[in-house]
Amino acid sequence: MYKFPKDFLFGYSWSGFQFEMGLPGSEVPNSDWWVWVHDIENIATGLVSGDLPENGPAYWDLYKKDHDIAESLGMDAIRGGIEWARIFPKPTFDVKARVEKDEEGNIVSVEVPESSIKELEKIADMKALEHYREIYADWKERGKTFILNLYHWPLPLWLHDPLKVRKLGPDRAPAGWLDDKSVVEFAKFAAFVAYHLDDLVDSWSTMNEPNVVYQNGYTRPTSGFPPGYLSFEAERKAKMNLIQAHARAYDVIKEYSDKDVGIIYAYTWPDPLREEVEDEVRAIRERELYSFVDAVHFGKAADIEERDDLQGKVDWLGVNYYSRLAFDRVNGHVLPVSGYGFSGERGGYARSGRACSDFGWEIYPEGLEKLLKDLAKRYGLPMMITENGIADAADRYRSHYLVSHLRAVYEAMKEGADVRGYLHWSLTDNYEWAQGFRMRFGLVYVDMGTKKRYLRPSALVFREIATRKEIPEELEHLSSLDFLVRR
Ligand SMILES: OC[C@@H]1[C@@H](O)[C@H](O)[C@@H](O)c2[nH]c(CCc3ccccc3)c[n+]21
Repeated sequence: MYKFPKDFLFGYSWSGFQFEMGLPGSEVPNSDWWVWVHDIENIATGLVSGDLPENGPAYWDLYKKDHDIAESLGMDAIRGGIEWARIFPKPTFDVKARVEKDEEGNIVSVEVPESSIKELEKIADMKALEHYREIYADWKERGKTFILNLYHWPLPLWLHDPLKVRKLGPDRAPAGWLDDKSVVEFAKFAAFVAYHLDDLVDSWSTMNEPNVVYQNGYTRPTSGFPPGYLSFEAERKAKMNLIQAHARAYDVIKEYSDKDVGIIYAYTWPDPLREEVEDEVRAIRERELYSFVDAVHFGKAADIEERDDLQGKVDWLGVNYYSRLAFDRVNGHVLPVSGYGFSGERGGYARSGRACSDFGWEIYPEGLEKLLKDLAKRYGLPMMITENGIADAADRYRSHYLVSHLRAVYEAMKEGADVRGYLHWSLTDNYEWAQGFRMRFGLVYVDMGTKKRYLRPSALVFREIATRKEIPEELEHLSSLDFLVRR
């Protein structure tokens, strides 16, 4: 059997936009993602699914039910969210903060004193804040661990209007992360939430997967992410502002909290298909995948010159892992090869012969073990698996996916990786961004019409492992890759 430490946390992650809405009164219409997925042009062109988040699993109202299910499955930790557009439906630009810039215009310091928090209270939706307190408290009162992540993709419309950016360009529209002001406004939001909710939070995270926000938003226009505005310069600008936003949020949270502050990042395993490209893939991993966290941990990165105002801003690392990125030499250049990793056959197989999810993501647990060992060596930080899961409506592979990836975590920990817990993505089916309800990631199936929850069989496998904090012998066979290859 594979035994985890007795204080190893098992649980799940959720985000506001994807889980909260579903019953009347829970809608948040003033965000960039809301207008984006309701835009008739985006729906007509198939850029987004046409499903709507207001028909989602209704966690805003049914959170007690989900917490009951989570507890029954042996879960002891949740990573949750809070929607910026709910808390501040109106602009916060006029509220004072002490901002310091260096000679290049970099935002090297932001202070949000209590007087500013009091100013923010006058324009905040304090009822929404109170409701978040009820949600978090319901989980904490069960003696559980709660990790609060501040930003998981939607921005308030007053800060980012994606349809205007796409139509008029970022100079003539609220441009979100392309606008330096976003760094300061995010710091105000972070300070406000830390001031009001720190008593319910065990660990903080500033943001989820900033790399997906700037990559899908600015250099992958077919991803269905806002603003769908193709510009490598914009991508760079957004990346730099997200790096600064993380560092300034880290600073202001520390003003109001003595808890750990981390970041949750979209990892993958850049995997050389042949030995001949191994060295180049390692260089790509360091230059591309690791550069954001390098910047806010070491204070410098392959593509970012040294800045001591960015150094030492990560107490723990949230690792989101789903699949690999296979690389080989194509026309002389070492590039990701399609047909593997995130570009396999939906509901079919990758070119490796390995089974894929409904989303077409190759099931590749080996990548998680290699990634965790590499991150442990590079940063030596405490880590949490903050997302790992599979779009699998029929629950064909989820048990194998779960056990094979937990086995990968176990093997990495044996080699010294400091992993504190495993948070599955996710407990229930939810709104999968541009894919809507087509992709079902839940251990628990949700009928979005009735909002009724139903356990998928893999939930019972999860319960066996979480309650015993081990992969028991009678379930070990599920970690074998033999079940995951084309026959
Ligand atoms: O796609 C499943 C989940 C999302 O529902 C989460 O909100 C998001 O944090 C998240 N990230 C990833 C991996 C990176 C990725 C993001 C978007 C699309 C495809 C892959 C997978 N997921």
